[in-house]
Amino acid sequence: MTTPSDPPAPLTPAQQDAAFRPSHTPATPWPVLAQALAEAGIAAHVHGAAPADGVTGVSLDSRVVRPGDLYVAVPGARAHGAAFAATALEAGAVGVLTDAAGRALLAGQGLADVPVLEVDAVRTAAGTVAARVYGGGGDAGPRLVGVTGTNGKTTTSFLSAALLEALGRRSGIVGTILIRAGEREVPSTLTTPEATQLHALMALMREEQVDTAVMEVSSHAVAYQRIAGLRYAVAGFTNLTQDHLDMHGSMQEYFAAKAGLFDPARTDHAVITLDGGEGPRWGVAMARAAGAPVTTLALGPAAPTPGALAEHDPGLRADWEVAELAPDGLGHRFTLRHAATGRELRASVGLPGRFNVANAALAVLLVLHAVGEEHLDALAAVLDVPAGEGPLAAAVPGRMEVVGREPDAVVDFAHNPDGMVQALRSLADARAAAGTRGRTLIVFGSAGDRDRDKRPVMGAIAARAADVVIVTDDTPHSEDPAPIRAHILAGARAEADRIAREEGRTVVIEEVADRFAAIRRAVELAGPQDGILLAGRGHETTMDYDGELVPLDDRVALREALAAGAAVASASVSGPVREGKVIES
Ligand SMILES: CC(=O)N[C@H]1[C@@H](OP(=O)(O)OP(=O)(O)OC[C@H]2O[C@@H](n3ccc(=O)[nH]c3=O)[C@H](O)[C@@H]2O)O[C@H](CO)[C@@H](O)[C@@H]1O[C@H](C)C(=O)N[C@@H](C)C(=O)N[C@H](CCC(=O)O)C(=O)O
Ligand SMILES: Nc1ncnc2c1ncn2[C@@H]1O[C@H](COP(=O)(O)OP(=O)(O)OP(=O)(O)O)[C@@H](O)[C@H]1O
Repeated sequence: MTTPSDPPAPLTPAQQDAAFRPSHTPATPWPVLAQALAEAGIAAHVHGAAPADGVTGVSLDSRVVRPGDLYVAVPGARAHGAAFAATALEAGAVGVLTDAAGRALLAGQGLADVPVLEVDAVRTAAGTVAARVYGGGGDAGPRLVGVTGTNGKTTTSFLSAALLEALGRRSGIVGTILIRAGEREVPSTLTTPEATQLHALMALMREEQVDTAVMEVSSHAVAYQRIAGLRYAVAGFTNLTQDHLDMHGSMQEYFAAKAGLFDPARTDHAVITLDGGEGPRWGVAMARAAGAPVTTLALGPAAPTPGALAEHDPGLRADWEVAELAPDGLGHRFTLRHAATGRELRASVGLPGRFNVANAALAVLLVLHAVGEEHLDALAAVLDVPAGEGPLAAAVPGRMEVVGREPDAVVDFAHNPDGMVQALRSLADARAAAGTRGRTLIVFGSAGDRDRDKRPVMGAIAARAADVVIVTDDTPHSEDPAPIRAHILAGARAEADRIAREEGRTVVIEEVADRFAAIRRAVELAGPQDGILLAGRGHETTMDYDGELVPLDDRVALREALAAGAAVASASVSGPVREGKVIES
């Protein structure tokens, strides 16, 4: 596959795990770990002699173990972690936390004498033990803000962290794009790391004197107990739409996993967006399901379907609502009104798309609850700024990131049906507001080894909203990419046929397997009045072809294709020159 200039090589899992750890962890005596489990109500059987020097770290993968670690051997979908215990012990692990099946596996490898803490639910116990080893849990800090929902977690987290900084708080971020502890940054592989790593990170954040950390909490993180042993001062919900059904089976189960974050045992306060996503159904249900005290947010004119909340439940009054909305630069100006007091917060968000008003409004309320309502005036002051200024002007890498004009060229992380609808709509809205009329071209694929049902749905959405649909590879992981493209194309073609029949509009559909070639093809087809949306990969810099990592950063590739396209156009066109403007990052 052809590629543009190579991005830096990703960190190995061991390098990344090491980057999460604090510089110093005092040794925790073995009996203290058993005691911590008992205090958390987790029954543990202690086997073997206690390791003499105690435990100085915890890891859930044999490949990242460091000397002095407790190795946590969990039963996995593909293997039991205990099968890798010998490697972990060779790397310096001093004991193993596992279940009965894991202990039997250890015995089968001649490792029956190894110090073992045996529990029933290993992932839950891992959080408790890691909290104790890294000196965390309870009020140890930093203050935690959680964000969950299908779409908008990263954006809401970045905006929340920017707001915290504007209020003079030293912030941290844990999420899909990066992990940041004060000034220290590490690229992420998972949206929410494992419990063992999260507790190490909390210790690192304490070392870095982070006051408040904002953490994206994926449904996987709740289901796999990655957040065990953490406590959130406040947690927010963006929306729920189709995704990850491969893992959760049904929307109801997906909802239940997300709802787990709002358990009062985990979270002190919940902020729930009622009318995000495809309508109020899941937001209203989440506000009812949350056990923690709830503040509700109604998006009003910023909702994907304004008015749907009132239709859904005419008697429902949200605590806060977006009361006014107006275009402001590429983004929007909005007013957030508190129903009980009439207090208003005026704000301007720089990111295009009404859904980014939803993300910004949620970020404001999360930060308000994190810092305390006594800071409302200070918050109001940092929010009320001219367009393009202030904390909510912050760009988020690969989220509606504008990389070129004439043609408008936008890279977005949309990789599920609702994300695509929102991204296409906001591109159209922003272009309409700017008075630009032209065609919409979309380039996208779908990741392998992930929810398959969404593929034809995304194909149909693209055909409905775009004039030119170029289906290409996303990261295929272990799947053959050709059938993935075929699945998307089936949805796109069926919808294009319907559109031709019923509306007389022609949608051009092309298949270009190589993503870089597909990007160049879109640039070749686009005129200066057109808009290109390159969806699905956002900030990602590599594609995984069955274990082979191929470098490709959509933002770099699109900029390079635009620059090359402009050069070709200048050389070959007489008369008005087609001159694409590339926006540097
Ligand atoms: C589907 C999923 O989430 N799987 C998670 C699950 O894997 P698994 O049950 O298949 O584990 P396994 O391969 O059977 O291995 C069992 C155990 O042996 C260990 N092992 C394995 C091999 C070895 O050599 N040594 C070793 O120690 C593994 O670390 C694991 O602890 O348990 C592993 C250990 O906890 C996770 O790393 C793994 O996440 C994988 C990497 C993953 O890609 N997860 C994605 C889907 C994910 O979590 N995504 C969400 C966000 C998605 C979104 O919102 O878009 C996220 O939070 O990132
Ligand atoms: N509030 C929202 N409602 C609907 N779509 C959104 C919203 N916010 C962002 N999106 C769309 O979803 C994409 C991903 O946004 P973002 O990274 O903020 O979400 P996320 O929840 O972190 O996603 P992921 O869990 O997949 O990393 C964006 O590029 C945009 O297309």
